[in-house]
Amino acid sequence: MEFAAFADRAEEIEAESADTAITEAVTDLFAAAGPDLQTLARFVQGRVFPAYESRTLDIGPRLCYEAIARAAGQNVSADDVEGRLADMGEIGTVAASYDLGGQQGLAAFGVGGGSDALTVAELDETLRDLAAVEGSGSQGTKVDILFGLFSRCASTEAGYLARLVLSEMRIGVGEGTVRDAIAAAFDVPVEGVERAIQVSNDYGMVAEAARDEGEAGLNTITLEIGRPVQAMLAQAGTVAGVLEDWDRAAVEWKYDGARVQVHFDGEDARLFSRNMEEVTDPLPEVVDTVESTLDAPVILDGEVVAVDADGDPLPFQEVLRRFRRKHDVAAAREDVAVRLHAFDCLHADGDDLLDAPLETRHDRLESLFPADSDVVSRMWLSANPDEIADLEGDALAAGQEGIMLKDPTAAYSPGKRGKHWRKRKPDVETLDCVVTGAEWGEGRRANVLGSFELSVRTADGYVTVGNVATGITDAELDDLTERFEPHIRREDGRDVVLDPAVVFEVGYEEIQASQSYDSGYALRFPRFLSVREDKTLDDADSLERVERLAGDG
Ligand SMILES: Nc1ncnc2c1ncn2[C@@H]1O[C@H](COP(=O)(O)OP(=O)(O)OP(=O)(O)O)[C@@H](O)[C@H]1O
Repeated sequence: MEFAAFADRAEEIEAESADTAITEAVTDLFAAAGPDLQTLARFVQGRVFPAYESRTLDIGPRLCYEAIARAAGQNVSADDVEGRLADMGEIGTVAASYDLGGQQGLAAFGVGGGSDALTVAELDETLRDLAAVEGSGSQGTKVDILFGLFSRCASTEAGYLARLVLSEMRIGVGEGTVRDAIAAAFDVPVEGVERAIQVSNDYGMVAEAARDEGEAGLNTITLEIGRPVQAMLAQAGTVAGVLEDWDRAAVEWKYDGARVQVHFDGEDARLFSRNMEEVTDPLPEVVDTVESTLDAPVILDGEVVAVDADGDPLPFQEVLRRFRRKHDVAAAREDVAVRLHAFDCLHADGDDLLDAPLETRHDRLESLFPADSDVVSRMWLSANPDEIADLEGDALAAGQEGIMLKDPTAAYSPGKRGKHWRKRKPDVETLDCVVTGAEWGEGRRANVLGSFELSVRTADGYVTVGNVATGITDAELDDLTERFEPHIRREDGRDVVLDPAVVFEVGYEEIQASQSYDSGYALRFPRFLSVREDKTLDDADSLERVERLAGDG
């Protein structure tokens, strides 16, 4: 296909506003693409290389302006191009506004000229050659190559060429459009296309497999070591919510770091960030850990955390700083060490595990590392909210962000922010409640108060909102018992009525309307955080605030 034909189609697509019409136009383009299918599937999205490749054209705007200026003729400078850009606002319109085609000097650069029309295939090849140019003088060579290309472009072509090289295609074709167009053009299920894209991140390859081998071809696209997979993502969630949905939850610490995908081919490890950028060089200690421990090929998912000299976690910005560090990695490594916490295993020694349940994948992960290794993130299975709250307390005490709650039976869904993974960060809102009652413990703990009634203020007293027993250590219970004993007004069996005297700060998952308490509301999964020594009863929270937090105020 000639690049001019592609440019015309791109212009038509850009003029469309209805999604269905855009998808139809892209479908037609793909159906008629012939040998250019792979390239067109990338060009429509403004890409020369697949999303997973770290290769780029490395053409800055200024370099592009220079090439346009040279193709536009002797009287035009890069500054003039930039000036027009300021007026017109978009580089494609600027490039299209000059008369670039058929300029002098083409022969000198050996890029054809005259009636020799630029094809999509030739453009793709030339841009790949351009990306490979490096070393001293590379910028000049790149301008020469670009100048050669612009010089062969008529107005519309020049516009889309400029947009392509600056990654500013923006003709309204998103990833979903390309997916739907591949499915429609080659009569394959959308889900199959989506899955193949999530696993490979290569739209061109997926389009070709769909056309040449149909659904069966899509199914053969699987993981490949060295080609990052889109990361599975999480929704915000609550313990109550997951225990309603699943028999048991897999609980893991939510590490406060940055996502990393480890690809190890049996000899060398490569690391990719959540955006699929390669971050192997900035993280040599992670590479060392993997290469020195593993012997078979694997793909792992995990989090990299920055730690201080004592091994305590540092804020995640420190990891990002390491990610960006291209030079002086050794010096950066001395300032901030990083540690890998692997929490999933997508491939091990020839076995693709994406469809295996999390529990199985985690077992496989554990089998890869020695039992005493701190690389594997621990996973607990629990259906007990108190136990889960304790795990969250441990995670927070260790300086991490909270916990992840995962469905232990679920497959790994690349690129999906589904219900199978939920993140629970500590409550943003806490309540300061007055303690108005308590309950004696049982058995060995019969002489110690074990649970406390929580109330909030009203105009003429207090109304209850819940009971808290979670998040309090045995030592704290002993102290609290001593503190409350002078305030006991009445006892009835294990139940104790207390004079209001102490304010507890409590966390909770949500506030629900409920007839169980006088306030008409109940805190779900309240957790003791602290005694607010600094607050008097008048400073405690009011029913009005509870109504507001519940969304009724
Ligand atoms: N044990 C763990 N399992 C999964 N993800 C974890 C774990 N520990 C830390 N994480 C991090 O938590 C993130 C999960 O939340 P989400 O999928 O919403 O990503 P996010 O958009 O980067 O959100 P956030 O800002 O909350 O990290 C993962 O991307 C990962 O970086």
